[in-house]
Amino acid sequence: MEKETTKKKHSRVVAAVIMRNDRYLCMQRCRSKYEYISERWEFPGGKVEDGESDHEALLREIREEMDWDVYVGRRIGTIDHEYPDFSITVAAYLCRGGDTDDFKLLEHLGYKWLTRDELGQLAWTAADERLIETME
Ligand SMILES: Nc1nc2c([nH]c(=O)n2[C@@H]2O[C@H](COP(=O)(O)OP(=O)(O)OP(=O)(O)O)[C@@H](O)[C@H]2O)c(=O)[nH]1
Repeated sequence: MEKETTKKKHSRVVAAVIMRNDRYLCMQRCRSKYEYISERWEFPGGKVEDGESDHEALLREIREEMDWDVYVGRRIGTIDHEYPDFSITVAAYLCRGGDTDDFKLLEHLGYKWLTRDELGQLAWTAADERLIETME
């Protein structure tokens, strides 16, 4: 039976849309108990903690997940999405990392650098599919 909307936990999530030349950094999530996000592709990031700014949360999440420092630029979109078990508001920021892939995959299965036209080849989370549609 579907859960009532009011009982779903809501999280605020930040996502880093990291560009290098004309390519975007795409990351594959690990297995999850929720099949609709399990092994899906996403932009790196995560939940904003109490008292944290989006900027602080992005820097912390990218360090935790990738041991990488990025430059956080402008916000390029905000998507509200309801998954069957929880809801999120994802704020996406255009970011830049270094010129080499000197990051680690501490919480992801893999990564790809794809052009805007190639993004549709991947199985993205539903929220990111909608976010990508809004990107130029
Ligand atoms: N990081 C990230 N999460 C996304 C994106 N799109 C999207 O729907 N989500 C969803 O937003 C939620 C973010 O949770 P997370 O698991 O990445 O964040 P976290 O490490 O802070 O959470 P945790 O400590 O509960 O594991 C997940 O349910 C994830 O599927 C995205 O582009 N990046």
